Amino acid sequence: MSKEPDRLFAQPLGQVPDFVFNEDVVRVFPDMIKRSVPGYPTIVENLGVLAAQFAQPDTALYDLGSSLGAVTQALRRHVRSEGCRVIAIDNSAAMVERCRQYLNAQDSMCQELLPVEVIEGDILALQFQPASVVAMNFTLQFIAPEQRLELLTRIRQSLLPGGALILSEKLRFVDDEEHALLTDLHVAFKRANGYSELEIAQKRSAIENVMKPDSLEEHRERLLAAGFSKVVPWFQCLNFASLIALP
Ligand SMILES: Nc1ncnc2c1ncn2[C@@H]1O[C@H](C[S@+](CC[C@H]([NH3+])C(=O)[O-])CC(=O)[O-])[C@@H](O)[C@H]1O
Ligand SMILES: O=C(O)C(=O)Cc1ccccc1
Repeated sequence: MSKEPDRLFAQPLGQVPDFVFNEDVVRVFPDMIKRSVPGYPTIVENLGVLAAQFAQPDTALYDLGSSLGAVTQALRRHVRSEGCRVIAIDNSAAMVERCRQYLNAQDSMCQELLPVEVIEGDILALQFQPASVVAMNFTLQFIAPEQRLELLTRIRQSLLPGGALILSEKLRFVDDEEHALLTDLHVAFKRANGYSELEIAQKRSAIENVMKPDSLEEHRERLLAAGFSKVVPWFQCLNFASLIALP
């Protein structure tokens, strides 16, 4: 894994451009996500543990918005069901290229890993195959809000009985005081991880037009509207949470 520290927003940028998953972000992404998302390493590793409980033989496991393949690697460390294959998809060419390199490195270090297909493409255009596990780790928040229900409905239709969607997201909160408190605490988390006030402010401007968090209530209602029968939060750290949605 690249050890390059995230300094993308350290210098004053004047007009801050919208955040894009380009080569510059790819270079620092492991550092950026670990220092920006409280609980990220715990979520990724345990996503593998959870997935192993839902994975069924001879089915697909999806990693939607795979970035550098951290979730795919966790699935390959934990899932032991026969005949499973992982399908990782991301629409950033830079992410996909580096993801393939990391997965090749994982292949050369461990034998008998689940086969993986890494697709450069849009999740919204994906033809889903019958799946036992669908992981969306911090990806739905980048999908246009008006497209989210249709996407979740298609995921629900691809899920086999006994399978699960595992959905991790940054949350907003309906209660203003709760929202302000957890947002302030997230800023404190970033500061404690070495980000300056300028870096925090410029990153906030960069993501505000491209990343639109929902509340837990919105997630629950939309998942039920998409046909899921049960929504169970299994992790929350500050304003970041992960849910299990059952078909
Ligand atoms: N329509 C789309 N189609 C495909 N990919 C998309 C789309 N929109 C955004 N992406 C991709 O979704 C990923 C979101 S990052 C996921 C982290 C990863 N899951 C991790 O556990 O390390 C989350 C974050 O950076 O906060 C990026 O790689 C985008 O290119
Ligand atoms: O940095 C933030 O404030 C976030 O909400 C998380 C994040 C992490 C990586 C890329 C974009 C957003």
